[in-house]
Amino acid sequence: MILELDCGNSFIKWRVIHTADAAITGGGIVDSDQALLAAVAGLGDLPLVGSRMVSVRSEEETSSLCALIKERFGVAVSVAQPVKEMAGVRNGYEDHQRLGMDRWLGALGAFHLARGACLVIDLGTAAKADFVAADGEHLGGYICPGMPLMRSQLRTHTRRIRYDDASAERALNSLAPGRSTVEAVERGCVLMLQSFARAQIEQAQALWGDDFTVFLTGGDAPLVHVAAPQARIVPDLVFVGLAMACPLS
Ligand SMILES: Nc1ncnc2c1ncn2[C@@H]1O[C@H](COP(=O)(O)OP(=O)(O)OP(=O)(O)O)[C@@H](O)[C@H]1O
Ligand SMILES: CC(C)(CO)[C@@H](O)C(=O)NCCC(=O)O
Ligand SMILES: [K+]
Repeated sequence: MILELDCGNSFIKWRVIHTADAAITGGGIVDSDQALLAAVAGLGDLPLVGSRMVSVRSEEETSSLCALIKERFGVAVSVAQPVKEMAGVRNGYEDHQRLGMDRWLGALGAFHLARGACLVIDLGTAAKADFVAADGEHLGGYICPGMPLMRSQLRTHTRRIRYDDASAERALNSLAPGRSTVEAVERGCVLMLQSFARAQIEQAQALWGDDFTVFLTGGDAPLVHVAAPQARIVPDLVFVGLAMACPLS
Protein backbone atom coordinates (compact mmCIF):
# COMPACT_ATOMS: atom_id res chain seq x y z
CA MET A 1 0.00 0.00 0.00
CA ILE A 2 1.06 3.57 -0.65
CA LEU A 3 0.41 6.64 1.47
CA GLU A 4 -0.29 9.71 -0.69
CA LEU A 5 -0.19 13.27 0.69
CA ASP A 6 -1.18 16.63 -0.74
CA CYS A 7 0.03 19.32 1.66
CA GLY A 8 -1.82 22.53 0.83
CA ASN A 9 -1.61 25.81 2.67
CA SER A 10 -4.42 25.08 5.11
CA PHE A 11 -5.08 21.36 4.90
CA ILE A 12 -3.35 18.05 4.25
CA LYS A 13 -5.30 15.70 2.02
CA TRP A 14 -4.22 12.09 2.40
CA ARG A 15 -5.18 8.69 1.12
CA VAL A 16 -3.92 5.13 1.20
CA ILE A 17 -4.09 3.15 -2.03
CA HIS A 18 -3.33 -0.44 -3.00
CA THR A 19 -0.03 -0.77 -4.85
CA ALA A 20 -1.36 -3.10 -7.55
CA ASP A 21 -4.58 -1.42 -8.71
CA ALA A 22 -4.59 1.98 -6.91
CA ALA A 23 -7.88 1.06 -5.15
CA ILE A 24 -8.44 3.52 -2.30
CA THR A 25 -8.41 2.01 1.21
CA GLY A 26 -8.82 5.18 3.23
CA GLY A 27 -8.28 8.91 3.21
CA GLY A 28 -9.33 12.26 4.53
CA ILE A 29 -8.52 15.90 5.17
CA VAL A 30 -6.67 17.06 8.29
CA ASP A 31 -5.36 20.40 9.48
CA SER A 32 -2.06 19.42 11.13
CA ASP A 33 0.82 16.94 10.99
CA GLN A 34 -0.26 15.37 14.28
CA ALA A 35 -3.83 14.93 13.06
CA LEU A 36 -2.45 13.25 9.94
CA LEU A 37 -0.38 10.75 11.95
CA ALA A 38 -3.40 9.95 14.13
CA ALA A 39 -5.74 9.54 11.16
CA VAL A 40 -3.39 7.22 9.26
CA ALA A 41 -2.61 5.21 12.40
CA GLY A 42 -6.38 4.87 12.85
CA LEU A 43 -6.45 2.57 9.81
CA GLY A 44 -4.49 -0.02 11.82
CA ASP A 45 -1.28 -1.78 10.83
CA LEU A 46 -0.88 -1.03 7.13
CA PRO A 47 1.59 -2.89 4.91
CA LEU A 48 2.93 0.40 3.50
CA VAL A 49 5.61 0.01 0.83
CA GLY A 50 6.10 3.72 0.24
CA SER A 51 4.75 7.20 0.35
CA ARG A 52 4.61 10.14 -2.05
CA MET A 53 3.92 13.78 -1.34
CA VAL A 54 3.27 17.09 -3.00
CA SER A 55 3.77 20.12 -0.81
CA VAL A 56 3.43 23.85 -1.27
CA ARG A 57 4.77 24.38 2.26
CA SER A 58 8.28 25.49 3.19
CA GLU A 59 11.25 23.12 2.83
CA GLU A 60 11.45 22.89 6.62
CA GLU A 61 7.79 22.01 7.14
CA THR A 62 7.93 19.50 4.31
CA SER A 63 11.05 17.69 5.48
CA SER A 64 9.86 17.64 9.06
CA LEU A 65 6.62 15.93 7.99
CA CYS A 66 8.62 13.43 5.89
CA ALA A 67 10.76 12.63 8.95
CA LEU A 68 7.64 12.09 11.10
CA ILE A 69 6.20 9.70 8.53
CA LYS A 70 9.45 7.78 8.24
CA GLU A 71 9.66 7.47 12.01
CA ARG A 72 6.03 6.50 12.54
CA PHE A 73 5.33 4.27 9.54
CA GLY A 74 8.80 3.18 8.46
CA VAL A 75 8.58 4.38 4.84
CA ALA A 76 10.62 6.96 2.96
CA VAL A 77 8.57 9.72 1.34
CA SER A 78 9.12 10.60 -2.31
CA VAL A 79 8.45 14.34 -2.68
CA ALA A 80 7.46 15.62 -6.13
CA GLN A 81 10.07 18.06 -7.47
CA PRO A 82 9.76 20.77 -10.11
CA VAL A 83 10.82 19.82 -13.63
CA LYS A 84 10.73 21.63 -16.95
CA GLU A 85 8.91 18.86 -18.77
CA MET A 86 7.09 15.63 -17.94
CA ALA A 87 4.55 13.29 -19.56
CA GLY A 88 4.30 15.55 -22.62
CA VAL A 89 3.64 18.75 -20.61
CA ARG A 90 6.12 21.64 -20.71
CA ASN A 91 6.20 23.98 -17.74
CA GLY A 92 5.27 27.49 -18.93
CA TYR A 93 6.92 29.52 -16.17
CA GLU A 94 10.00 31.61 -16.95
CA ASP A 95 11.54 29.89 -13.93
CA HIS A 96 9.93 26.44 -13.77
CA GLN A 97 10.91 26.01 -10.11
CA ARG A 98 8.59 28.86 -9.13
CA LEU A 99 5.39 27.22 -10.35
CA GLY A 100 3.49 25.79 -7.36
CA MET A 101 3.81 22.01 -7.36
CA ASP A 102 0.07 21.56 -6.79
CA ARG A 103 -0.57 23.54 -9.98
CA TRP A 104 2.04 21.60 -11.94
CA LEU A 105 0.68 18.22 -10.84
CA GLY A 106 -2.89 19.35 -11.55
CA ALA A 107 -1.79 20.33 -15.06
CA LEU A 108 -0.04 16.96 -15.56
CA GLY A 109 -3.05 15.04 -14.32
CA ALA A 110 -5.47 17.06 -16.44
CA PHE A 111 -3.46 16.70 -19.64
CA HIS A 112 -3.17 12.96 -19.02
CA LEU A 113 -6.96 12.62 -18.57
CA ALA A 114 -7.99 15.03 -21.33
CA ARG A 115 -5.39 14.07 -23.95
CA GLY A 116 -5.85 17.55 -25.35
CA ALA A 117 -6.13 21.21 -24.41
CA CYS A 118 -7.30 21.73 -20.86
CA LEU A 119 -8.07 24.33 -18.24
CA VAL A 120 -7.61 23.45 -14.57
CA ILE A 121 -9.51 25.51 -11.99
CA ASP A 122 -8.40 24.64 -8.45
CA LEU A 123 -10.37 26.27 -5.64
CA GLY A 124 -8.60 25.96 -2.32
CA THR A 125 -7.14 28.49 0.09
CA ALA A 126 -6.05 30.19 -3.10
CA ALA A 127 -8.01 29.98 -6.35
CA LYS A 128 -5.85 29.12 -9.33
CA ALA A 129 -6.32 28.47 -13.02
CA ASP A 130 -3.81 26.82 -15.38
CA PHE A 131 -3.91 26.43 -19.15
CA VAL A 132 -2.36 23.54 -21.07
CA ALA A 133 -2.56 23.63 -24.88
CA ALA A 134 -3.22 20.55 -27.04
CA ASP A 135 0.51 20.16 -27.75
CA GLY A 136 1.30 20.00 -24.00
CA GLU A 137 2.55 23.58 -23.67
CA HIS A 138 1.60 24.94 -20.25
CA LEU A 139 0.69 28.54 -21.03
CA GLY A 140 0.70 29.75 -17.42
CA GLY A 141 -2.20 30.70 -15.20
CA TYR A 142 -3.72 32.88 -12.51
CA ILE A 143 -3.71 32.99 -8.71
CA CYS A 144 -6.35 34.76 -6.59
CA PRO A 145 -7.57 34.57 -3.02
CA GLY A 146 -9.89 31.59 -2.56
CA MET A 147 -13.03 31.49 -0.45
CA PRO A 148 -11.23 31.11 2.92
CA LEU A 149 -8.90 34.05 2.21
CA MET A 150 -11.61 36.39 0.87
CA ARG A 151 -13.77 35.68 3.89
CA SER A 152 -11.01 36.11 6.43
CA GLN A 153 -9.77 39.35 4.85
CA LEU A 154 -13.25 40.81 5.19
CA ARG A 155 -13.57 39.63 8.77
CA THR A 156 -10.10 40.89 9.71
CA HIS A 157 -10.24 44.32 8.08
CA THR A 158 -13.77 45.40 8.98
CA ARG A 159 -15.26 45.95 12.40
CA ARG A 160 -18.81 44.88 11.78
CA ILE A 161 -18.45 41.73 9.73
CA ARG A 162 -18.74 38.87 12.15
CA TYR A 163 -20.53 35.54 11.98
CA ASP A 164 -20.04 31.90 12.82
CA ASP A 165 -19.36 28.90 10.57
CA ALA A 166 -22.81 27.39 10.96
CA SER A 167 -24.58 30.51 9.70
CA ALA A 168 -22.03 30.75 6.87
CA GLU A 169 -23.05 27.31 5.70
CA ARG A 170 -26.76 28.16 5.93
CA ALA A 171 -26.24 31.37 3.96
CA LEU A 172 -25.23 29.37 0.89
CA ASN A 173 -28.64 27.75 0.34
CA SER A 174 -29.23 30.53 -2.22
CA LEU A 175 -27.25 33.21 -4.06
CA ALA A 176 -30.00 35.87 -3.95
CA PRO A 177 -28.93 39.32 -2.71
CA GLY A 178 -28.06 38.93 0.99
CA ARG A 179 -30.44 40.24 3.65
CA SER A 180 -27.95 39.77 6.46
CA THR A 181 -24.19 40.27 6.78
CA VAL A 182 -23.44 36.59 6.60
CA GLU A 183 -25.53 36.15 3.46
CA ALA A 184 -24.08 39.25 1.82
CA VAL A 185 -20.48 38.17 2.43
CA GLU A 186 -20.77 34.46 1.76
CA ARG A 187 -22.83 34.88 -1.40
CA GLY A 188 -20.67 37.77 -2.59
CA CYS A 189 -17.51 35.68 -2.26
CA VAL A 190 -19.10 32.72 -4.05
CA LEU A 191 -20.07 35.05 -6.91
CA MET A 192 -16.45 36.22 -7.07
CA LEU A 193 -15.27 32.62 -7.39
CA GLN A 194 -17.88 31.89 -10.05
CA SER A 195 -16.88 34.98 -12.02
CA PHE A 196 -13.24 33.89 -11.79
CA ALA A 197 -14.19 30.51 -13.26
CA ARG A 198 -16.30 32.08 -16.03
CA ALA A 199 -13.48 34.44 -16.99
CA GLN A 200 -11.05 31.52 -17.31
CA ILE A 201 -13.47 29.57 -19.47
CA GLU A 202 -13.99 32.60 -21.73
CA GLN A 203 -10.27 32.86 -22.13
CA ALA A 204 -9.95 29.17 -22.98
CA GLN A 205 -12.72 29.59 -25.57
CA ALA A 206 -10.85 32.51 -27.12
CA LEU A 207 -7.74 30.33 -27.38
CA TRP A 208 -9.20 26.98 -28.36
CA GLY A 209 -12.83 27.42 -29.46
CA ASP A 210 -14.84 24.56 -27.99
CA ASP A 211 -11.99 22.10 -28.15
CA PHE A 212 -10.86 21.86 -24.55
CA THR A 213 -11.69 20.15 -21.26
CA VAL A 214 -12.35 22.05 -18.03
CA PHE A 215 -11.37 20.42 -14.74
CA LEU A 216 -12.61 21.67 -11.39
CA THR A 217 -10.79 20.62 -8.25
CA GLY A 218 -10.05 21.81 -4.69
CA GLY A 219 -12.29 21.91 -1.66
CA ASP A 220 -14.57 24.65 -2.98
CA ALA A 221 -15.10 23.19 -6.48
CA PRO A 222 -18.77 22.35 -5.80
CA LEU A 223 -19.53 26.05 -5.17
CA VAL A 224 -18.74 27.00 -8.76
CA HIS A 225 -20.03 24.02 -10.70
CA VAL A 226 -23.15 25.95 -11.77
CA ALA A 227 -20.87 28.54 -13.39
CA ALA A 228 -18.99 25.81 -15.29
CA PRO A 229 -21.53 23.09 -16.01
CA GLN A 230 -19.29 21.54 -18.67
CA ALA A 231 -16.46 21.03 -16.17
CA ARG A 232 -15.36 17.66 -14.86
CA ILE A 233 -15.13 17.75 -11.08
CA VAL A 234 -12.06 15.71 -10.20
CA PRO A 235 -11.35 16.09 -6.48
CA ASP A 236 -8.17 13.99 -6.67
CA LEU A 237 -6.67 15.63 -9.77
CA VAL A 238 -3.46 16.53 -7.92
CA PHE A 239 -3.08 12.87 -6.88
CA VAL A 240 -3.37 11.81 -10.53
CA GLY A 241 -0.39 14.05 -11.32
CA LEU A 242 1.43 12.94 -8.17
CA ALA A 243 1.32 9.29 -9.24
CA MET A 244 2.83 10.33 -12.58
CA ALA A 245 5.59 12.42 -11.00
CA CYS A 246 6.49 9.90 -8.27
CA PRO A 247 5.99 6.35 -9.57
CA LEU A 248 6.73 3.90 -6.73
CA SER A 249 7.56 0.42 -7.93
N1 LIG B 1 -13.91 18.24 4.35
C1 LIG B 1 -13.37 19.44 4.19
N2 LIG B 1 -12.38 19.86 5.03
C2 LIG B 1 -11.82 21.06 4.89
N3 LIG B 1 -12.19 21.94 3.94
C3 LIG B 1 -13.17 21.60 3.08
C4 LIG B 1 -13.79 20.34 3.16
N4 LIG B 1 -14.71 20.28 2.16
C5 LIG B 1 -14.67 21.46 1.53
N5 LIG B 1 -13.77 22.27 2.07
C6 LIG B 1 -13.46 23.62 1.62
O1 LIG B 1 -12.25 23.56 0.91
C7 LIG B 1 -11.50 24.75 1.05
C8 LIG B 1 -10.04 24.38 1.16
O2 LIG B 1 -9.69 23.78 -0.05
P1 LIG B 1 -8.40 22.88 -0.23
O3 LIG B 1 -8.43 21.76 0.77
O4 LIG B 1 -8.34 22.54 -1.67
O5 LIG B 1 -7.30 23.93 0.23
P2 LIG B 1 -5.73 23.82 0.34
O6 LIG B 1 -5.23 22.65 -0.46
O7 LIG B 1 -5.31 23.88 1.75
O8 LIG B 1 -5.37 25.15 -0.37
P3 LIG B 1 -4.38 25.43 -1.57
O9 LIG B 1 -4.62 24.33 -2.58
O10 LIG B 1 -4.77 26.77 -2.10
O11 LIG B 1 -3.04 25.38 -0.96
C9 LIG B 1 -12.08 25.47 2.26
O12 LIG B 1 -12.63 26.69 1.81
C10 LIG B 1 -13.24 24.60 2.75
O13 LIG B 1 -14.40 25.38 2.85
C1 LIG C 1 -0.58 29.43 -5.34
C2 LIG C 1 -0.42 28.36 -4.30
C3 LIG C 1 -0.25 29.00 -2.94
C4 LIG C 1 -1.70 27.55 -4.29
O1 LIG C 1 -1.63 26.46 -3.43
C5 LIG C 1 0.75 27.40 -4.63
O2 LIG C 1 0.58 26.87 -5.91
C6 LIG C 1 2.08 28.12 -4.56
O3 LIG C 1 2.61 28.33 -3.51
N1 LIG C 1 2.63 28.49 -5.74
C7 LIG C 1 3.88 29.21 -5.88
C8 LIG C 1 3.68 30.46 -6.64
C9 LIG C 1 3.28 30.23 -8.09
O4 LIG C 1 2.69 29.20 -8.44
O5 LIG C 1 3.57 31.13 -8.90
K1 LIG D 1 -3.96 22.01 -2.79
